[in-house]
Amino acid sequence: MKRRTAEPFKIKSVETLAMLSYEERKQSLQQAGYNTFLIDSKDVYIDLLTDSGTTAMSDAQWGALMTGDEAYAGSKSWKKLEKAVRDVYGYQFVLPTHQGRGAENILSQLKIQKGDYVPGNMYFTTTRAHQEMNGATFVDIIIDEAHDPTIEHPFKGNVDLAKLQRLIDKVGAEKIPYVCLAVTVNLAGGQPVSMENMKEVYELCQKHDIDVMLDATRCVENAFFIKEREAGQANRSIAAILKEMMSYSDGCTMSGKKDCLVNIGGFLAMNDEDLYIRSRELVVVYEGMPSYGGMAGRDMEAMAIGIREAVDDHYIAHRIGQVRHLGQQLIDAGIPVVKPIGGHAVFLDARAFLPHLSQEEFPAQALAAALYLDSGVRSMERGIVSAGRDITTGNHNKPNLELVRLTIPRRVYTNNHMDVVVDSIVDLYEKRDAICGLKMDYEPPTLRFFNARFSPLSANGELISEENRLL
Ligand SMILES: Cc1ncc(COP(=O)(O)O)c(C=O)c1O
Ligand SMILES: N[C@@H](Cc1ccc(O)cc1)C(=O)O
Repeated sequence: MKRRTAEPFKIKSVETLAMLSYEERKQSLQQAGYNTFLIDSKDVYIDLLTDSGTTAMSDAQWGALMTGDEAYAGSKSWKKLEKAVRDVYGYQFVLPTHQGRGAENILSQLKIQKGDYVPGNMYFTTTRAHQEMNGATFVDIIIDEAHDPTIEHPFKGNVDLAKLQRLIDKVGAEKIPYVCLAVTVNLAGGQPVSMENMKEVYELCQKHDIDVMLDATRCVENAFFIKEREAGQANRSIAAILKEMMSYSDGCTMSGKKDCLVNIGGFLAMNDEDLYIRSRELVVVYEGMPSYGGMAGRDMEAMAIGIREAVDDHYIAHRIGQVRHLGQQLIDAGIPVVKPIGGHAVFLDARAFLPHLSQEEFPAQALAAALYLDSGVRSMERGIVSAGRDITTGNHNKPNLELVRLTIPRRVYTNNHMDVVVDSIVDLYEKRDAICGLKMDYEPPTLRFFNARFSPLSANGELISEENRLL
């Protein structure tokens, strides 16, 4: 018999969950314009919208809040955070930011010139927005397998080195200020990059004098996959793997709201002193003093501890194990999901789930809305709506991946919650033909998915026909 494992923590404080009726959920969904971003959290039962800032902090982190040094300049709490980043990630220079996109803003402004190209292993919404706002064109250099949800590949986040080389040959290395390498790759399904690939990308870039800047947001999850899947890594600690990973880069942007186990915060780190000095000049414009950068002293205390807690081998094994607990049950029930199951989320393949809808009928948006209606589980569209429009033609970008993301907050839900999610999705799958598409009634010009509004395309305005009402 395979011995079972449990959460490597016990629960000290609880939060009551909202359990609305079908009619109440229907009303809430209508008010939100069928966009799960616009649903009030008081109306959500299990919130799988994001793993960002939704972490449960440990007792050590809560305790440290009281010790936060709120000095405007030279905070002791900042020194602790700076030391944690240096110790765990290995970069020399660190600047705090209010969250990841604060770091992306500064990096993009300093490194990008109009007409540049920024290659990356698949785009991320905020990262690409900053690159484009500074005049760069994003170029996708991820391996082709990443765009196919059915292909099993251990490191689906890897860079295709031939694609990178082709770009260098075509536009010239001087037009490429840096490669943006995400570990793991959020929009590919939380897929990791191998150590070997990271090293090869770094060597190729060094040859051409191009920097490698990591999007390190979920780097600890990436380290776990390397330990599990890459030859020669099984007996190393997560901390050692992580440090080696970061050594194949010149710096990183970090959204601390994920793998630093906190509710807010981020940083920009690098080894180049000149870039550090110029970044510090911009931090004071956009974020605050270089000794707090948009964070309270107490937040920096919590993050300094979270950075160290995240590299605990038991913590990360449970974290990935819980995502798999959800994913494997869906696979066993024949539900189409992105394979293999990634680090922070399970992604439903909405094209395969709702094959009767065209991509212009926003299948992933409709499926996320239907899931909320069925059970109060909140997920997120990651398809044509998230991909936005092409900046030159103005047409919808049409990604191959039309997905619904079930994102698991860290240390928040038990596996029983995951089982409830499975039941709802399995029920929905049986009634999938009854789910109709959506039309977009309001479209914001940038990052449209956050605030866009929709309505059902059915004649009677129902998302799921009443005779198929689920609960
Ligand atoms: C991969 C990735 N990069 C960057 C960011 C930006 O971070 P933040 O939300 O902290 O601004 C996020 C989340 O938004 C992310 O998932
Ligand atoms: N980074 C967070 C929050 C976020 C969500 C969607 C975005 O497109 C941008 C940011 C996440 O991936 O969940």
